[in-house]
Amino acid sequence: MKWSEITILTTNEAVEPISNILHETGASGLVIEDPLDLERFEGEGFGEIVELDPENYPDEGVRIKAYLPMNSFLGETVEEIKQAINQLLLYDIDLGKNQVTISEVHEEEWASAWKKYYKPVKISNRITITPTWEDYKPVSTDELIIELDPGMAFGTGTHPTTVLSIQGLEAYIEPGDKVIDVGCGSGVLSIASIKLGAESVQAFDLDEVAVHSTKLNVKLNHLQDKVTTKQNNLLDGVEGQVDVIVSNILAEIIVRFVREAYNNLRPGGHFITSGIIQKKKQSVRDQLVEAGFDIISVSEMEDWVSIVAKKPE
Ligand SMILES: C[S@@+](CC[C@H](N)C(=O)[O-])C[C@H]1O[C@@H](n2cnc3c(N)ncnc32)[C@H](O)[C@@H]1O
Repeated sequence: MKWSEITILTTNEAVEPISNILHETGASGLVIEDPLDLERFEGEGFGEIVELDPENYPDEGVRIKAYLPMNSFLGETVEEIKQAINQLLLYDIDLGKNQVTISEVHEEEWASAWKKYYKPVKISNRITITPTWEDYKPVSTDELIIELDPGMAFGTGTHPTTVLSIQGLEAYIEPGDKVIDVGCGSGVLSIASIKLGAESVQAFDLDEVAVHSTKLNVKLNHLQDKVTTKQNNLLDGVEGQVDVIVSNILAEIIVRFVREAYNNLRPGGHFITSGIIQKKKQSVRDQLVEAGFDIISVSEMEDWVSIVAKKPE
């Protein structure tokens, strides 16, 4: 079968909304090529080193690649994608060069192409994420391994926003904690929470592909009795209080549910937020404080920010 590879040259900030647009139009096998990420992995000494070819990876932004079947709707679908991307400008999302290119590929090529970049990566002091197809042996006895099949959901676990979230979980999860993961994607943060000692996680995502992907990864890591996964909009209808809420979602979405997060946390509980682009840091901070939270840490990686807020005792 012949496929069409669509490549979008954009910014870090636009990766998640563009990925969502591509999912919605039925594109498969999303690959995110971020030269900054590849450089970062090079220094870490884990897995196979990805060689950067400066010709292929000029420092001009992030490339998102996805694959569409070659059929008579292709032209229309590409137009739909372009229009939906341009609509993001209305939400003040920087699209960078916003170049869209199309080329033809064969199925076998892309199946191996998108797996090439996913290697075992040490994400935090204790956690290493390894794709299911790699046979990875832990280097030390206290290393915690998360097996991940990123499939179509965001993401491979190595995006800076996910890394910051995992570092937050590592700092604030206490043994026996109850956790909620809002926007679970591939389920990586839910799995990390349990590996770090949490007793249970409620994982929610609006996207049914993400719900499916979380269920799959939870099963791969044998944690079905500890993680429940449900399709849900943010914290709508969620009752009870937990010790930790983690959410790696865009700033615009976090500010929509800070009050619910406050209500769903026990006094002294932590709200670990991530996915916040630098320029929106202050507005998220302000909303958290307005809802009654104390800000206890702010961490940054590349253009991304994670804020950890605590509900007073
Ligand atoms: C940036 S991804 C994070 C995925 C994963 N937690 C991680 O850290 O890699 C954000 C996720 O939030 C989900 N999402 C976006 N809006 C949502 C909403 N209103 N309610 C629930 N989930 C939402 C998206 O479908 C996506 O899976």
